[in-house]
Amino acid sequence: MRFLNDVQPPYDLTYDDVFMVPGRSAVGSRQAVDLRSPDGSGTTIPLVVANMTAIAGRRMAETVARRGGLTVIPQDIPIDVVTEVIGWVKRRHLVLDTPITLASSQTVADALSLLPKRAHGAGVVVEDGRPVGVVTESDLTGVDRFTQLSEVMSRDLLVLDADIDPRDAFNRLDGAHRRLAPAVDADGRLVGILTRTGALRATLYAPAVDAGGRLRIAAAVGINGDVAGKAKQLLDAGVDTLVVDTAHGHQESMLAAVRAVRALDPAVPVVAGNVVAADGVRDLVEAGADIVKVGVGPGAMCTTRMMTGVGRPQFSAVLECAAEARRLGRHVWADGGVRHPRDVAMALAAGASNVMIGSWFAGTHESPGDLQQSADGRLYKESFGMASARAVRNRTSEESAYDRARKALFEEGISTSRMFLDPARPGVEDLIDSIVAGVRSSCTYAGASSLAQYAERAVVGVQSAAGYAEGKPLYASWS
Ligand SMILES: NC(=O)C1=CN([C@@H]2O[C@H](COP(=O)(O)OP(=O)(O)OC[C@H]3O[C@@H](n4cnc5c(N)ncnc54)[C@H](OP(=O)(O)O)[C@@H]3O)[C@@H](O)[C@H]2O)C=CC1
Ligand SMILES: Nc1nc2c(ncn2[C@@H]2O[C@H](COP(=O)(O)O)[C@@H](O)[C@H]2O)c(=O)[nH]1
Ligand SMILES: [K+]
Repeated sequence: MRFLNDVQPPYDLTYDDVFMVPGRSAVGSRQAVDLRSPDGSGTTIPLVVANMTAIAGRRMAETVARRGGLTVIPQDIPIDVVTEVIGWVKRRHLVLDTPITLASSQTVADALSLLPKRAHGAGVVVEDGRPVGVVTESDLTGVDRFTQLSEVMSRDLLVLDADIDPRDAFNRLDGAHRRLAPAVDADGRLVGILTRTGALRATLYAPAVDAGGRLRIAAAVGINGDVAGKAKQLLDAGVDTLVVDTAHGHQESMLAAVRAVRALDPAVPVVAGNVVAADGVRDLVEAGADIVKVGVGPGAMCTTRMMTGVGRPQFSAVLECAAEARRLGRHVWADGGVRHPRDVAMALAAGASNVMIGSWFAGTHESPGDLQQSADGRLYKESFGMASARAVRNRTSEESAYDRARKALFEEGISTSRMFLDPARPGVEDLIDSIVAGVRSSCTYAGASSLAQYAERAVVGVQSAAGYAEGKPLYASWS
């Protein structure tokens, strides 16, 4: 990346401060851009879901990996649960979504409580493992909540073969004017569910898979306790990337934790953070990190900068850290502060090999929280920071009352925040579609057909607040 007219301001910048100038391009199609990351994480789109309890669970991990991204399961989840989640994600189908299954004797209330868990918005009614009906929200509206599903389900099913080519599946669904269909194996047993959009996506994205062709998943460890022991358990469970994570990544206990993990000689990439300057990158790489996580304070749930004054505007932090990592033959992930597709593009221009997103993805069907409704009828999920009083309370529940009280004083995140679902993009895949579209387009504006070329060719200028505002759409007239 270079600055426009080679002018670099004497102060640090964040995503909103910068813009990219288009350059001459020989890349004829946005679809021709290769978004695979060179950092060994196996992502085919440069997106990683942050290790936050309100965001990264099994449904998120499955859904994002199917489109080529990676989810980091948080360090606060008990290790036996993480082990179970890793196995579950690795058993998921690469094309079909996991169905919500129901029995015909279950009620409308049962179905209504489960439907919001998945963006496809349908339940498959099964008997002996075979689909006999489908219920969608419209089947469940205006009927008594105790009605059995056998009375409201549609029985006129279009059923697909589980190994159908996604393009054929798209055409069959389109031809039958269906939004979705269950898919079955040779014995007629339910394997998964496929929507028309899901079939289309399966032709456009490549799942992030391990050497055995199974979906990838990452998991985090903190820096306290038996770090090597926990990391070993995660590696034994089949985790594909290990993330060693703490607020202040440039501290001695962090370096010791990274050394301990490196000593296990893991066959998977080790990510460590967070830092915001070149010397932090150097020390973490020397301790054994393959990838360094960059970002202190940009997170939407984060109060670190307000509490401590510590941090660094994220574009400059990523730019400096990525340059140092490149010099050392390593990579960085840009972590936090992403609110628009353009922010992902700017982080990649600064040299990140992947971009982590937390809070934005909290407002989707796939995040673990329960769907709630505000007084004005908008749907939302609750999010909270990993250094908030709420997270610290959960994390320290086994500790003495004294230690819990002491740790509760160091609060650097908010405990509750409403992340509204965008009615036009309520699923994480809808958000991924828009981010990937933005990034693909941005690459061709820079004349780049890969992420490496993009980081090399991007020409970035610095803008005023008015310049940024000019780029925003106007949904109503201005006078
Ligand atoms: N990227 C960011 O801007 C930030 C991210 N977070 C996220 O919150 C989660 C919890 O992280 P964390 O608070 O590190 O908790 P951890 O449980 O990982 O513990 C951090 C350890 O580091 C010690 N420590 C020393 N200085 C600091 C410091 N300035 N801030 C925090 N700990 C310090 C703590 O000791 P003692 O408690 O005795 O001081 C403790 O032993 C992680 O997921 C992290 O990524 C948190 C804050 C900022
Ligand atoms: N200072 C804090 N940072 C936090 C906290 N919880 C998470 N985080 C960081 O934010 C990113 C995600 O950023 P987002 O803007 O996409 O939400 C995450 O990976 C952490 O680094 C917190 O409580 N305090
Ligand atoms: K913040």
